[in-house]
Amino acid sequence: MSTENNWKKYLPFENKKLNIAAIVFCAAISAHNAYNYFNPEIKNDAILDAYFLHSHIKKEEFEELEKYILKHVPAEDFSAIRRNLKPTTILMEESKDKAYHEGAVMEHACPVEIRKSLEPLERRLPDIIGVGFAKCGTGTLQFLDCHPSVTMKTLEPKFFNNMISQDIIRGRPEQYEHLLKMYKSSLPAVARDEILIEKSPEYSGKSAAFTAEAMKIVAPNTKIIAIACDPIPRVFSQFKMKDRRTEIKKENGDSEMELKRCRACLKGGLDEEIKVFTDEVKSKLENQVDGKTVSIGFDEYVHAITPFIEQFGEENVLLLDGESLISNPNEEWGRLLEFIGLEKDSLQFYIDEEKGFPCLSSPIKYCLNGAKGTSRKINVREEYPEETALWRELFSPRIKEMITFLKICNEVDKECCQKLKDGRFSWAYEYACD
Ligand SMILES: Nc1ncnc2c1ncn2[C@@H]1O[C@H](COP(=O)(O)OS(=O)(=O)O)[C@@H](OP(=O)(O)O)[C@H]1O
Repeated sequence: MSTENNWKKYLPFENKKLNIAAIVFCAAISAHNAYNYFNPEIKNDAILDAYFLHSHIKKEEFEELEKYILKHVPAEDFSAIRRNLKPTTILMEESKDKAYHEGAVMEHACPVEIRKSLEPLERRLPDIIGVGFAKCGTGTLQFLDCHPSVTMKTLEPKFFNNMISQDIIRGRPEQYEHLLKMYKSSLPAVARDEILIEKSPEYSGKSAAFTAEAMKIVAPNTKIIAIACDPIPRVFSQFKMKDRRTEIKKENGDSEMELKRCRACLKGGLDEEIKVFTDEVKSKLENQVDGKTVSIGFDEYVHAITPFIEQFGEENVLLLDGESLISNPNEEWGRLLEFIGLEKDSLQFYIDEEKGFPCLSSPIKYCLNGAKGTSRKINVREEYPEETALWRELFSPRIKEMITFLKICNEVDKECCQKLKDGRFSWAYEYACD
C-alpha cells in the first residue's frame, strides 16, 4: 500500500475540499486555545465556568465585581491583577463553623483572588503570624487577603501547640518534620514575592512561651501581630459564640452526651454561664495575696505578648487596638499595613450601618460573615451591671500594667488618664482611671 493511502485513512471525509475545510477548522480552534493560554488576560469561557462551579459567585456578579476591583487597584498593577482575577475556590461547603464566608471554607479568605504577582505559586511558611487575642477581632485580619500583595486563609492552622512546640524546642525533627509539611500544605499556595499570613489565637494561650520559642526556630523572620481589646465585651463575645455553637449542635440533633463532651458549648444557658464566671471572678477577688489577684484570662495581654517580644524583638511585634480597629479603622489598619511593609492606605474601610462594623471598601466591597459582630450589638454592661462591675475590678490591674507596657504613659496618673481619654486604647480608661 502506498504512503498516500496510509495517511488518507485518518481523514474524516472522502471529499478533498471537505477534508481541507476540516483541517483549517481544527487549526483555527487550536490557535484560538493557544492564544488564550498564552494571553491569560482573555480567560477561556470553559476555564471560567470551572471556577464558577466551585465558587459562591455567579458569573454575572463577577463581571460587576471585576469592574469595581479594577477601578480600585493601582494603575501599575492593573494588568497583572486582571490576569489573576477569579472567584476564590471553595474547599468545603457548609463548614461546622458559621464564621467562614457564607458557610464555606475557601482556598483563601477574600471571595475573589486579587493578586498582583505573576510568579509561580508554592507552599511555604508564613511571613506574618497573628497570635491573638481571641474575640478581639482577629478575624478581621482576613481583610488582608483582599490586598493584591497578601494571601491569608480563614481556617486557623493552630500548628504550634504545646506538644509540637516542645518537640521543636528539644530538636526532635523526626517528630515534627512531617507535621511541618502538613502545616505548609494547610496554608494557601503563594508566590515568592507575596506576603503569607496565618492567624491562630491559641498561640497566645497558656503555652505562649513554648510557642514563641518554637516559632522562632522554625520561622525566624516572621513578624507577629496581636490585637488587644476591652476584656468585658470580649468575655461576652466568647459566651455568645459558645451559645451559637450549642444551638447549631442542637439543630443538628446532637445528643446530650455529645453536647456535654463539646468544649466549645455552653453547659447551661447563657445566664448560667455568666453566673458561673462571675462566681469565679468573686473567688479570685476574695483570694488576693499581697493585693494581687490571679487572672481568670481575658486580660493577660502583657503576659502573653512578652515571650513573642523576647524571641522576635520589639520591632517585629505589633500590638493593635481592637476597639480602634472598629471605631477608627483606616488609621489602625494604616498602622498594620505599614508594619508589614505595605502602603498605609492600600486598603480602605467604611463603617457599614447595617453591620455596625467596618467593612472593606477598596479594592473590593467586603464585610465579614454574619457570624462575626453579633455579641457587640448587646450592651453587656447594661444587661449585666453587677456582674460586669466585678469583672472590671478583676481586670483592672492587668490593664493598668498594659498601659505602661505599651509606653502610652510612664505611670498611670492624672495626666496619663487625660491622654488615654480619646486616643488609642481609650477603653483602658475605665479600668485604670475610673
Ligand atoms: N469588622 C468587623 N466585623 C465583624 N466583627 C468585628 C469587626 N471588627 C471587630 N469585630 C469583632 O471581632 C469579634 C470576633 O473576634 P475574633 O475574630 O478575634 O474571634 S475569634 O477568636 O476568631 O473567634 C466579633 O465579636 P462578636 O460580636 O462576638 O462576633 C466582633 O465584635
